[in-house]
Amino acid sequence: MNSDTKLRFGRKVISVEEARSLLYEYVNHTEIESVSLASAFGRRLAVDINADHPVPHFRRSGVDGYAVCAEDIEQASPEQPTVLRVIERIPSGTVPRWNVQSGLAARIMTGAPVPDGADAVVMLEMTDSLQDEGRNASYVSIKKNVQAGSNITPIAGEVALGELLLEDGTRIGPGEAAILAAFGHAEVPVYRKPKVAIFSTGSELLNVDEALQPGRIRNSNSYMLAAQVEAAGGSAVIMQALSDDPLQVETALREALGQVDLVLTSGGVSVGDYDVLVDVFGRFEGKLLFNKVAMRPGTPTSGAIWNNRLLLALSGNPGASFVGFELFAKPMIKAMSGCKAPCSAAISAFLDVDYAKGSAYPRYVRGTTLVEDGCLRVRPSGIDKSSIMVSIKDADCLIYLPAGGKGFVRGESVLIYPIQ
Ligand SMILES: Nc1nc2c(c(=O)[nH]1)N[C@H]1C(S)=C(S)[C@@H](COP(=O)(O)OP(=O)(O)OC[C@H]3O[C@@H](n4cnc5c(N)ncnc54)[C@H](O)[C@@H]3O)O[C@H]1N2
Ligand code: MOO
Ligand SMILES: [Mg+2]
Repeated sequence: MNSDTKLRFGRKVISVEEARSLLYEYVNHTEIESVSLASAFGRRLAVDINADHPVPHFRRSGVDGYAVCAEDIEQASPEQPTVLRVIERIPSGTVPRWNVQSGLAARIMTGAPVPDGADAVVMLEMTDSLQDEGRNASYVSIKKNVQAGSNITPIAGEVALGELLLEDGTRIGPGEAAILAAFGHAEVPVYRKPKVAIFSTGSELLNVDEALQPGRIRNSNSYMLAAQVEAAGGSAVIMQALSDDPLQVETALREALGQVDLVLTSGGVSVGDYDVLVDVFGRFEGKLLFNKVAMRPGTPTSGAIWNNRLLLALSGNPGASFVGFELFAKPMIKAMSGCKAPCSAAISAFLDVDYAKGSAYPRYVRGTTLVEDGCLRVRPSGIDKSSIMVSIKDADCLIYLPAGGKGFVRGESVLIYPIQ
């Protein structure tokens, strides 16, 4: 066998897990940059965030009402209300001027600091306010007793001083954004978005804005993959699609590899005469990590290192490109951007249809989940062929079907990997 034939036909098959660990050896997280909080959504934190003050940092009233000494109103009822003298009014954002002693109360607003001496706040609805014009004094008549501590959040009731709030690698969503804002992080250290160059290969490919021509198709994989890159937290660079000329492909890949964190290619990895990546791997001075994975679709998916940069060559069939990205590129991009657990965990679901085809390799079927009677069910998203592009939009998971000869029946429990 010459080396060209060997690369096409003499491939050694490895498992998805083995392929992943070969790639991961070369995955490093990107460097840290500082961005404004408003532009940090979806990014990953590059530091731990600890509380540098307790929350709340003052005893906070949970309602609009009156701050009182609970002991004073132990006997209060609608029939026999307790009358207290009102000494001040405390809006949110101010600090009380007086202590509340026995016989006294302070009108207080939601979120305002409870004055010293008071140990409960009575809701406004349980009170009547009274005015003594002669003495120019305000009173409140309280119609209900409340326990000490009622409607007061104590200092550190929500967050203790020094508490670990967010860990390095956490994705910044709404809750994280609220914490960062509350603790004064106007600028946030995050990992730089990994830059991912996307090349489609194949002389049949037309640009999106070109008219259809006989025998040719528009390049849809580059845009699908770019959307997947962005969803995984990377920054996609769509490159001009490449023809089936090995020299052109090699030159373009070499240039891109020097400028990005990961290069993805789609197409040209199978056994066809014009499967150009195979030719490139046959002559390049990089390191081919694998060129056959025990999976369907995407069996000819290949991984390589070139100038210390990662190159993932996905099958050209749209379904195989999509699945290959989810299994290999997505966790790499997540890990590069700081994620500590980049592979999504499997969950179980019931097959909603028979799946008659067995397979020599595990299948990762594009799936659509549905909930029936409170149970998670899953079915293939349309025709399960890797050449089918149009149903990818309906896939919200990959259904894992282990290798075996007999297929699967409706109602069987299977594992699925959600696509987030
Ligand atoms: N004799 C064999 N033939 C094939 C085998 C095999 O084992 N023996 N495997 C089949 C499987 S499975 C797959 S998957 C494909 C893999 O093909 P390649 O990775 O070499 O990809 P291409 O040949 O370039 O293209 C395949 C298919 O996908 C279309 N394509 C390619 N790029 C794009 C794009 N950017 N956007 C949209 N569609 C694209 C291309 O036109 C072809 O139709 O090989 C099988 N054959
Ligand atoms: O192995 Mo192909 O990549 O089934 O679609
Ligand atoms: Mg091919």
